[in-house]
Amino acid sequence: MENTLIAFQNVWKTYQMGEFQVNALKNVSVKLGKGEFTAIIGPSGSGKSTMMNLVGCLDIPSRGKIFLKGRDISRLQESDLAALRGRTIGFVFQQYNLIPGMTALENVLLPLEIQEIEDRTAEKKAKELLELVGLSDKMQNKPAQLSGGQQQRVSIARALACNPEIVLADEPTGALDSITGKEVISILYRLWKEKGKTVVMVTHDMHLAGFASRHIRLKDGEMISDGPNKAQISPET
Ligand SMILES: Nc1ncnc2c1ncn2[C@@H]1O[C@H](COP(=O)(O)OP(=O)(O)OP(=O)(O)O)[C@@H](O)[C@H]1O
Repeated sequence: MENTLIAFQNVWKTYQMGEFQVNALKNVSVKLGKGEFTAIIGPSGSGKSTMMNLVGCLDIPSRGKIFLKGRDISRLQESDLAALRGRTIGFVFQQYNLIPGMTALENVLLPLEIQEIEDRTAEKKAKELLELVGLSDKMQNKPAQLSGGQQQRVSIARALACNPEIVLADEPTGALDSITGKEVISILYRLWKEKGKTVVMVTHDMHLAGFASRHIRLKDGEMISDGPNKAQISPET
């Protein structure tokens, strides 16, 4: 696939638990391409978080290979991998992971400062992103002064700060009620539909998975199906 961003080649992940071995992923080969909105779905313990950590290159496989933009991640130095990951992938976690002592604006500025983007350019970009997620009036609020849905929107703005090609979301609405969750999934959907971002989302929630264009299904560490979501829904439906 020419547009491949991430490729798994016979990937296994095995955890050692005392004298037992747990095969959390078993021989998974898959390609994730530009412009797809993929949901990785499956019951608890099926290997979703394990796969998510590997897709995000936060972990390495026990066996097999992972390629990020054509580069075998096991052959990269940790610092080179961190730089490639930082440029390519934006992370959205269930628990937001915002810094409590910083305002919404400062939280979004942080990755831009790490990339040493000049102050005024960084501030303009961070403000644009907070506007994009509908929070222009909350930029000076700290996380504790924001609702859960608003905090998740700040974390999406932060994930977008370095203009990543891929947005990787782990149960992005898991800590939210259904109405606030819908606001968050609507933003991810628009990022895919209108901004052409590649979105990869891990969820056990089949309603949420309905917004994705592709479904990868895991069971007991095996990929049991992979294909287009023929019944894709949009936030307007
Ligand atoms: N660090 C670890 N050490 C040992 N076993 C682990 C570790 N992480 C995960 N596992 C095991 O690997 C399997 C897959 O776990 P994983 O967290 O990937 O599943 P999941 O589909 O994300 O589950 P959930 O929906 O409950 O988060 C499970 O049997 C789990 O107990």
